[in-house]
Amino acid sequence: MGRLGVLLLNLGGPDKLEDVRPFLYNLFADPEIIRLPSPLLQAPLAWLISTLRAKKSQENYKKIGGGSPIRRITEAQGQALRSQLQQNGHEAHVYLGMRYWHPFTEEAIAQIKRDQIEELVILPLYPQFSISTTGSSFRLLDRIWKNDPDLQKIKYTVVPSWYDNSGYLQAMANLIATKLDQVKNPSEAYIFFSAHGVPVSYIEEAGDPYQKEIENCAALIMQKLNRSNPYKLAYQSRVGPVEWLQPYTDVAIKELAQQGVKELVVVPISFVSEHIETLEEIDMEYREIAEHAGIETFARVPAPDTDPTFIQALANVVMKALSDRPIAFAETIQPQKNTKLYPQERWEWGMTQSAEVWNGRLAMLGFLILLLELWLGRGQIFQ
Ligand SMILES: C=CC1=C(C)c2cc3[nH]c(cc4nc(cc5[nH]c(cc1n2)c(C)c5CCC(=O)O)C(CCC(=O)O)=C4C)c(C)c3C=C
Ligand SMILES: [Fe+2]
Ligand SMILES: [Fe+2]
Repeated sequence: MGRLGVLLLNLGGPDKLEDVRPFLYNLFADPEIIRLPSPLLQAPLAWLISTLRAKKSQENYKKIGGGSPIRRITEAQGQALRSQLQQNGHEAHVYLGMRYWHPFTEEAIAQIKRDQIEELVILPLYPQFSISTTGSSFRLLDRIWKNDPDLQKIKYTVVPSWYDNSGYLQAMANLIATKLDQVKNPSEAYIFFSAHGVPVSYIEEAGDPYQKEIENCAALIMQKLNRSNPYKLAYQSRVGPVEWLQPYTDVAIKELAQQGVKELVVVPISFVSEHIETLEEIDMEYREIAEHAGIETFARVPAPDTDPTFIQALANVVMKALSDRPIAFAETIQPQKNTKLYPQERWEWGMTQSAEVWNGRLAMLGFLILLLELWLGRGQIFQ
């Protein structure tokens, strides 16, 4: 085997408050997050949304210490993975490639070239595949690869998703069991999986397997847990005015409270590290909603971070990828052609000229509404 590298992919997050707006700009400039009828609209809209959202987002990052812990935790995961692979007989360099903030994917690729890596496993730190996360990073890498003959010499493989890996499921089950045993009625508490949401159009129009993978993942974790507690799956972190996957986490919490549920053990399921959506959204926003609704126990299961069972699972995923047939970027799921990842998903997506014209007009109208929002300073949209 030649010089081995493992490239860990993640979303990234602002290290400090000044980073929030440019980080949000990078995120909303990605057509895998919002795709408009004309690519020319992408940059101005990204500027507008990031400007509108920055203040609220900064307030949230302030509440968790002034920045995201995602870089620090992902670096620790990388180091732990490197030692685990070493213990399993594999000398590997581990790199971090973030999609929207430092260390950017491009920085990781430059280092991989300097280190003259010959064999590379590309492992997204998202257990389930979504075109908005893993898909977006793969498309970026595909573009970089196509333009670089040196990279084309590297024997690489990607891991599209690994939510069904037995070690990962065991790590999640262990973390849940530990939390469950700390509540008043461990056998009755409701296990509440909160997954990151995506717009419904990703699933219905673009063919994103995310919802299926999340549903399977929650069921498999429950099997591993092997307890008879009831469980529920809901979706958090909705952004903007379009319809996202339901049930929404806040609504589901209130419904369970109305049914008389008193104890919730909350499991963040689409993330493997603590970040703003666990530390602020779940621990602060949803906890407050739950308490107001009459839930007495709101016990949050920690993200796996550097949990040893989890790190061993990542090492197993890497080793399996090395022995399996290599998978190229082009073989992974890509949004179907002509899919517009923005509101009005019932529209006739760009299939006819008139639909294109109307899509353009609707986008312009949306743009004007956003400008009005900015001008009025009400900031109701994209909060
Ligand atoms: C607007 C669309 C968004 C989609 C679709 C989306 C999908 C998605 N995101 C994650 C994981 C993370 N998201 C993070 C931050 C973040 N994501 C969005 C928007 C979408 N995400 C925004 C606007 C932000 C910034 C934070 C905010 O202002 O709310 C992060 C980083 C968090 C941090 O600590 O900095 C992660 C990780 C998943 C798994 C996912 C779909 C499956
Ligand atoms: Fe996100
Ligand atoms: Fe989010």
